[in-house]
Parts: sequence; C-alpha cells; structure tokens
Amino acid sequence: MVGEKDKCRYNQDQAWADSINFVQIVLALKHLKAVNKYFWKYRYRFIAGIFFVILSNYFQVLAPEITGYVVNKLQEMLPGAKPVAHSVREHDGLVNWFIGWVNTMNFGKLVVVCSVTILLLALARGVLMFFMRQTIIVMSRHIEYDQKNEVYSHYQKLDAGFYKTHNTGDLMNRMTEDVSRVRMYTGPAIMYLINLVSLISLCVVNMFRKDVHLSLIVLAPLPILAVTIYIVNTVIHKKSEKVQGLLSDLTTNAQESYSGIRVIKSFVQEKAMLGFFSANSEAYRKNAVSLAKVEAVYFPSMTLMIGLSTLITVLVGGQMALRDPERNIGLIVEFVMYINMLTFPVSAIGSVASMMQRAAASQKRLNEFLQTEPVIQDAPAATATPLKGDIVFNNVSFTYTNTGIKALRHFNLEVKEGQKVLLLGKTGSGKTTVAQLLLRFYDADEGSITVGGVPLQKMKVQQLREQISYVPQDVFLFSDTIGNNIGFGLQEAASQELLEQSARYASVDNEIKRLEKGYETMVGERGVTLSGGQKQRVSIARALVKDSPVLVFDDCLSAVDARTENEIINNLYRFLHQKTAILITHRIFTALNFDQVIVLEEGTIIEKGTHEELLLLNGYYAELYRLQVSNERGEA
Ligand SMILES: Nc1ncnc2c1ncn2[C@@H]1O[C@H](COP(=O)(O)OP(=O)(O)OP(=O)(O)O)[C@@H](O)[C@H]1O
Repeated sequence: MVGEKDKCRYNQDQAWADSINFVQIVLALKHLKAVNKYFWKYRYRFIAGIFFVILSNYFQVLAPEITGYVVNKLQEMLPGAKPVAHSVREHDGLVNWFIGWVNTMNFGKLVVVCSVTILLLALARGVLMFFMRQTIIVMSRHIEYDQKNEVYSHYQKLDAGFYKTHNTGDLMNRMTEDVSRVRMYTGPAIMYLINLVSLISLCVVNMFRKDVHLSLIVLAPLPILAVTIYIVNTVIHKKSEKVQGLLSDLTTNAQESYSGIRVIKSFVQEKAMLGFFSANSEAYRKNAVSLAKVEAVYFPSMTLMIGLSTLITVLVGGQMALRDPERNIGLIVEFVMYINMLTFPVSAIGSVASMMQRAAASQKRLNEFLQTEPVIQDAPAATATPLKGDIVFNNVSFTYTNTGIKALRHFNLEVKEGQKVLLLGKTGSGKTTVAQLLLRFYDADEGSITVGGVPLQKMKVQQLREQISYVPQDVFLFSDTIGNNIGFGLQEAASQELLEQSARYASVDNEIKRLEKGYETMVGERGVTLSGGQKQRVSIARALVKDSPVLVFDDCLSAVDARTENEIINNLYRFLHQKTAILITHRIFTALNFDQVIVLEEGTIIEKGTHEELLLLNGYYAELYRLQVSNERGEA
C-alpha cells in the first residue's frame, strides 16, 4: 500500500514533472485558436490596448535614463571629477532631445525639471494603464459574454441523447468555470504578456545599448527567477485546486446534512455524520496548511532573487567603476532601476504561462462540446408541415445507444386524427419512448413514423414540436410565477383568461386562486412549494394552454387522488374533443372513452382494442381492470 508520505512525494514529483513539460504547454495552446475570431471581432479595442501597453512601458523606461543622467551630472560636480561623456547612441531619441534642452540649465533647475518630468511620466503611465485596462480587460468581458451566449445557444441545439450522457454539474462548469478561465487568457494573461514582452524588450535593449558586459551579468539570475516562479506557481495552483475541491466536498457534505436532517435524526446517524464531516474537514485543514506553507515561501524567495540581482548590479557595477574612473555612476543607478522594473514582468511569466495553460485546457473542453453536432437536425428539404391526419408508427424499433436497451421492437400503431389512445404497460415497457420518438427527441433505428403520410424527418423539428403538447413524466417547473409557468409554451404573453381556463381544465385553478398571490405566486426555491399533484396539474395546464392539434400526456396523473383524476379526465374529455391524444399510464381511466387501448410489454404490443374488447380478451388489461375496480371498492 502506498503510504501518506509516499503519496505526498509522488504528488510533488508529479507537480515538478508537469510544470517543466513546456512542450505540452505549447501544444495545448493550439486549442486557444478558437478564440481568435473574438480577437478579430474586437480588433480595434485590442490594437488600441496593445498601443497603450507599449506606450506606457516606453514612458516607464525613460525614467531610469533621466535619473542616470541627473546622477552623472551630480558626479561631475564632485571635486576633481572629470566631465562624463555622453554618447548620443546611448540614449533614446526623446531622452537625447530632453538632455539637449536641460543640459544648459544650472544644476538646481536641472534637478527640478528632471524630477517634474519623471513625475509627469509616471502620471502619463497611470493614465495609459487606465486605458489599457479599459480596452483589454473590457474586451475580455465582451468576449466572455459572447462565449457564454455561444455555449448557451449550443446547449439549446443539442438533443435529449446528449443530455442523458452529460451530467448537469459538468454542463454548468463549462458555462461558468471554463468560460471564466478562458477570460483570464483573453484579458489579464494577454495584457500581462504584451506588457512583459514590451517592457522586457525595452529594458533589455536599453541595458545592452549602455553596457553589454554589465547587462549579461545582472540579467543572469532573471531566467532562473522566471522558471522558479513558474514551478512554484504550478505547485500552488495544484494545491489550491485540491483545497477548492475539498472545500466543495465539505460544503456538499454540510448541505446534505441540513437537507437530510430528518432522515439523519430518525435513523440516529448524527454521530456517524459528524465523523464523516470531521474527516472531510481534517483533509481540508491539512491541505490548506500545506498550501499556506508553499505560499509563505513564495514571496520571500521572490524578494530574495530580486535582491540578489540588485546586489549583483551594485557589486559588479561598483567594482567596474572603481577600476575604471571613466565609467559613470549614473549607469549603476539606471541598471538598479531596470532590474527593479523587470521584477514584476519576469515574475509574471509563471502566472501568465499557467493562466494560458488552464485557459487552453478549458477551451479544449469547450471546443469538444461546441463541435458536438445535434443528432436530430432538420433535413435540407424539411418543411413546416401542419400536423394533420393520422399518426402512424410503422414497424418501429429503437435502442438507446448509451445503454443498449431495446425499448421498442417492431412497434405498429395507427392513431386516426381526433382519436384518443390509452397506452398502458408495466414500468420500462417502452411507453415514454413512443412519446419521445413522436416528438423526435430521438430517431427510430428501424421503421417509420408519419403524420398524415408525411415522415417526421421531412418536417421541421421546431414546427413539429410546436404542434404537439407534451406533458412529460418528470414534472419540471421554472423558478417563476405560476402564471408564467403555465404560459411558457406560448410565443406571446398569455391572457389571464386563457391561463385560468387551462388551469380549470387541469383542475388546479381553485387551488392557485387560494394562494395569497394567485397566479403571481412564485414557484420553486424561494417561492411556494407546490405538492406533487399540484405540480403535475400546473404542467398539464401548461400543455393545454398551447391548444395544439396533438397532445401526449405521459403518466401525468400519478400524483393526484382518484377524485381529482376523474375530474381532470372529464375536463379533458371536453377539451380533447377535436384533438388527437395519446395518454400514457399505468392505470386504467374508465371515465374517458378511448378509441384504442394499447398494452405494451418489453417494447411490443401484447393487447390492442377498445376497453370492451380487451375485457373480453381477459388478458393483462382485464386483470388490471378487475384489480383496480376491487381496490377502488375497498377504498370506498
Ligand atoms: N434515456 C435513456 N437511456 C437509456 N435507456 C433508457 C432511457 N430511457 C429509457 N430507457 C430504457 O428503455 C426502456 C423503456 O423505457 P421507457 O421510459 O420508454 O418505459 P416506460 O414504459 O415509459 O416506463 P415507465 O412507466 O417506468 O415510465 C427501459 O428499460 C428503460 O430503462
């Protein structure tokens, strides 16, 4: 068995191995190509941002040159000092012009003018940095917005099969976590990257222009600093991911304990739950402490590295000046300023690299998802056909690919326009599958489904679904008002009259009106919690409000009592007068005179006929009927 220490050692080794795998990082970056279209969309903002970053850095590197010049001037004033030679090549064009202007002033005035100039440069930098954030960071927010919309609209396109194979947490993560990680790339990472490339280039060019030898010596520790920071950053990142994960376990654990408090108490499991919580809490504590230790080392070691570079500059530069009195001291001051200036960009290399790495991993996940094409799509020749005529299932077979379960086998059914059909069968016999195939949540593997002779594949999916009112088995209400939940399927806002009429048909109107806010009552999280039966009836009302020619009710009366069930069936009898309806159920509804009753078993029809015919057949239906009648008598 691997011990705790070995595991820890393994994790550390792994972190080091991962962190130095630069090739992998570079390869991973190809996934980020997908966001280039957004950079193009916001190109003017982006170009302006790059310009502001470069200009701000240019102003920043002017300050050491001016400071160096002032120090040299001071050196010249020391007793016995020789004038310091200024080579035009040594300075930036703007600095040369500035030196030409101030050189004739007396020393006092020169110092004041140079100080004010340095102050003005700092102010200008501040303004430019403001614009830099206003352009690049704002651009990243726009991209984040566009990308969230892109992901969301793709979710809407994908079909039922996709949702069965992906869990909600994973889907939510792509919308939130992955998109915000990509934003860290399109915003801060890109900004820091342009910043560090431009600042390092400007500083290094200036340093080499002045003293190649000294430059090589003082710059030597910086790459070591960059790599060290990158490695430590990766370790910190991995540790903080782990701490985050443990924290989320802890929160879920606590949340479940609160929600399931009645079960915990009734099963007297408080102690066990506490033990479980303590174990989670201990794991979190250990990892959080370990993260704090690495973070504690991080900043002091960074400061040490920078201090070392400054020390080398002063030491080597000072010795050079001692050996060669011609050398100017201003150069040493200038180099110390450059080194301090380089600290931030060099230390940012690590965090920029890990931000890009994380963004690439997130974008890879997003790309995989965005490239998933919905299986159910409109055929090129599909038309918006009105749903008229008989519904025919002709020799239909269907297997769920994810489980390999054959839900329908050579299923044949003909529902004449305006007929009411009862689809009955044991659980798992394939009833819901019939409804889902009719709505084209899936396509049949074999056989065909036609409405009025037109195959479903020749109709536009959206129009097909618009013309079918479907009450699914799992009731789902949105966190919105009851009225909005009922009117959900309508293109325009439903009139109060229509809402009430549908609710009356679904036998829920009276109960809604008894609520304090009536149809304006919020459902869900912070609203009123409706009972299972009430929710079912609200979802029936939602289907009825659409007034479609075809209705499919999937086991939607399972949570209502027998009296309400009869009331709804009677109402439906009136409502469904001209319409085609398929009612899926486990129970027999005697109140409604069905044109056909179909009994399914393991995906095939075992009985078919009217209520009377099936009673005479004396099979599954007749037995279920007798059982139900005797139960009802027993209850009465
Ligand atoms: N999304 C799915 N993925 C894989 N298998 C599924 C899926 N939905 C249903 N099945 C399987 O297909 C078979 C038929 O399921 P279906 O939901 O059509 O039955 P049902 O008669 O409506 O059952 P119930 O009355 O319990 O709702 C079952 O064995 C079920 O396990």
